Amino acid sequence: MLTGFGNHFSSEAVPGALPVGRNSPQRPAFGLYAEQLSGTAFTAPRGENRRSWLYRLRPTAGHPPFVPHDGSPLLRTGPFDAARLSPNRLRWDPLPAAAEATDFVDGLVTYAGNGDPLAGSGMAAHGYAANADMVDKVFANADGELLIVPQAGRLAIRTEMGLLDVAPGQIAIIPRGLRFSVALPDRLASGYVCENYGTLFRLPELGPIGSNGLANGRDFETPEAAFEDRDSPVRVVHKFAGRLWQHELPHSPFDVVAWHGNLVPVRYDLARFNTIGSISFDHPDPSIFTVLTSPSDTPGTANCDFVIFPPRWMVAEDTFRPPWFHRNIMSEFMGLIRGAYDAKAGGFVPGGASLHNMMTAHGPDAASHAGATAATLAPHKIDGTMAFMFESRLPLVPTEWGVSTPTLQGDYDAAWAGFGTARLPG
Ligand SMILES: O=C(O)Cc1cc(O)ccc1O
Ligand SMILES: [Fe+2]
Repeated sequence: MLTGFGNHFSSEAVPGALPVGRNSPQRPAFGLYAEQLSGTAFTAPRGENRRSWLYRLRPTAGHPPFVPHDGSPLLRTGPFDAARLSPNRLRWDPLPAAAEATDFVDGLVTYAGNGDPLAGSGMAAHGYAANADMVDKVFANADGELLIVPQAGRLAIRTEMGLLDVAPGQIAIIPRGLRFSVALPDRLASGYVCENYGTLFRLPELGPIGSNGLANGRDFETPEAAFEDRDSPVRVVHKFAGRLWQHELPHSPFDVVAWHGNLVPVRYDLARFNTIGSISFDHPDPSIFTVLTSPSDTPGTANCDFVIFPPRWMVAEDTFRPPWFHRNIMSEFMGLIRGAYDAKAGGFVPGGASLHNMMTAHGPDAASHAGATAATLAPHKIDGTMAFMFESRLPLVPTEWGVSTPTLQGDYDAAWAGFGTARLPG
């Protein structure tokens, strides 16, 4: 594995395959074809610019026409129909296991989203439940990069740029357009995906935290080049503007022998996150738990933040320690990878999800509130847990599936029922 976030890497699976000192020699070694894959505009500022050069057995351009593909029946893409928005809080039980043979792509289910890939901003929150490998099938998403958050079952991801094994507790990012397929070493797999139509995810600024902390760049891993030279039919499924297309190739598209650049697939182990919190009083804003951020045009106001709630010590004195009650201008989609979440004593279970949109009142449920106000404030370790949030500047519009699935809990508001009224003196 190559380590670092946004670094310029070089990798070759066959010695001599990678050109030295130039990107596009007149005759690349061994008759390989040079191809540039860009993740930002050519003229994006140097610090933002992401692109890689791929040296492959055949050019990607050699393919038959795309025809419509029928699959992934519950996958949705922006623009989303705002008529489905309500100020109500939504919470879902885990996705049921797939009944028929369902691979990672067919098993994608969209909870909610905002923006529009054709406008270059916004995001979608998906879940997946799969029980079958992608066999002779690869997927590419022209609509955005994919942040994959496994909840159960490992994913063996083969990409054009190398192999990534991703287990629950780790995440992966697949760049826009990069072809990949997913096998399931544990036969069953489920989890969450953030599809980012906007500016690429990056590490957040650290401000007064300094030069270290939160997710450290060195802990992001990128695979070495790995290719297959296989002449047998492969179906390429390509999502563009929310529609699925396909064509068949007579060979594996995983034929990149060498590559270099800084637009790469990555894996990150959430256990490496250097969690920082209050050592005096008060519960800080959860922005201190930001792993990655996709900025918008407005400074400090993200298209999407990926935030986690890892194991950590709670030591704050004279403090209501769980998340406070709040109405947030940003919109919050949450999931739970394992354990329990400190603001929800019940109902928010691993594999489940919740959505609290802009200005929707939420926070600790009644049981968490009662427990935290009565607790003796000794140092306490929140352990064995990993919740996360996709937080966005724009409300997340639930899909038709999201508001009609039997996994939608009918009684979520009861989480906040039964609070007594404060009693004023006199
Ligand atoms: O709603 C939530 O549980 C997420 C959240 C956590 C926190 O610690 C503070 C604010 C917030 O929105
Ligand atoms: Fe919140």
